[in-house]
Amino acid sequence: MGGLVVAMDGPSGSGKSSVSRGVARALGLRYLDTGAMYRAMTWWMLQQGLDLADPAALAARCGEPAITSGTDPDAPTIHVDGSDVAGPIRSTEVTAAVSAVAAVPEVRARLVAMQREIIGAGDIVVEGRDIGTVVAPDATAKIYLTASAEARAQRRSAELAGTTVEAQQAAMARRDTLDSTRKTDPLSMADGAVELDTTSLTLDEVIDAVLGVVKERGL
Ligand SMILES: Nc1ncnc2c1ncn2[C@@H]1O[C@H](COP(=O)(O)OP(=O)(O)O)[C@@H](O)[C@H]1O
Ligand SMILES: Nc1ccn([C@H]2C[C@H](O)[C@@H](COP(=O)(O)OP(=O)(O)O)O2)c(=O)n1
Repeated sequence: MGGLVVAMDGPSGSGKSSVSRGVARALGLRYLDTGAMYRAMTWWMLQQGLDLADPAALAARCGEPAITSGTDPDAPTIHVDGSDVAGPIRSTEVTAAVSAVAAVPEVRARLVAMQREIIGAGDIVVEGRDIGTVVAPDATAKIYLTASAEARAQRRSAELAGTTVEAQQAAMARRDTLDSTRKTDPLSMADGAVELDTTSLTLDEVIDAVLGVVKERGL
């Protein structure tokens, strides 16, 4: 199984994290959440009091924070300069700011380089927006998860207290638009990717479908 890389892309709430972790567990692979790295960078920028509307300022400082990702699918971790930021990176402040930070080319260049280093010799499931297109175009299997906007919003609002499905759907639509209007569209599907619409599938059904694709691609 040496060198196996599974690239898992798709919009928020399509099931990337849960499916990636399930697939990694089933195959004994590592797991990398690249969205958590963009969130960690954003958390640090906010801590520094940087103006997120000033891309040059973000570009100038993005080399400073040490971001470390633990790749155990049963207990993934994320640290910035030694501090555990797993909780704070999910705050509404970070969620609202992350698209602006992720749009800065210097931020992407640094994080993509870190991601490629972690991917290294492989045996890993990597989730994000540009894994099959940019980070690991030679991945063994590329999956593009989708789900209806309503299903995605319903799943997210079930996780968060105090939000309505409608408010969640509007917030996600806003972020999807911001995320996909950059120069290189991070929500585009990679060549050779298999698209899976998860709207009416259970988590286990999606995991089984992905395991089927991986097997086909030469596990
Ligand atoms: N096929 C599915 N059916 C029902 N719920 C799902 C499905 N896939 C994921 N979920 C749930 O939806 C929520 C969002 O999934 P997550 O894996 O975090 O998506 P993403 O990483 O794409 O944002 C989680 O609570 C997860 O358990
Ligand atoms: N490879 C990636 C991963 C995430 N991003 C950006 C786009 C997203 O709005 C944020 C946060 O990603 P994350 O996967 O945590 O978001 P969701 O859990 O799907 O809501 O980071 C990116 O630009 N490229």
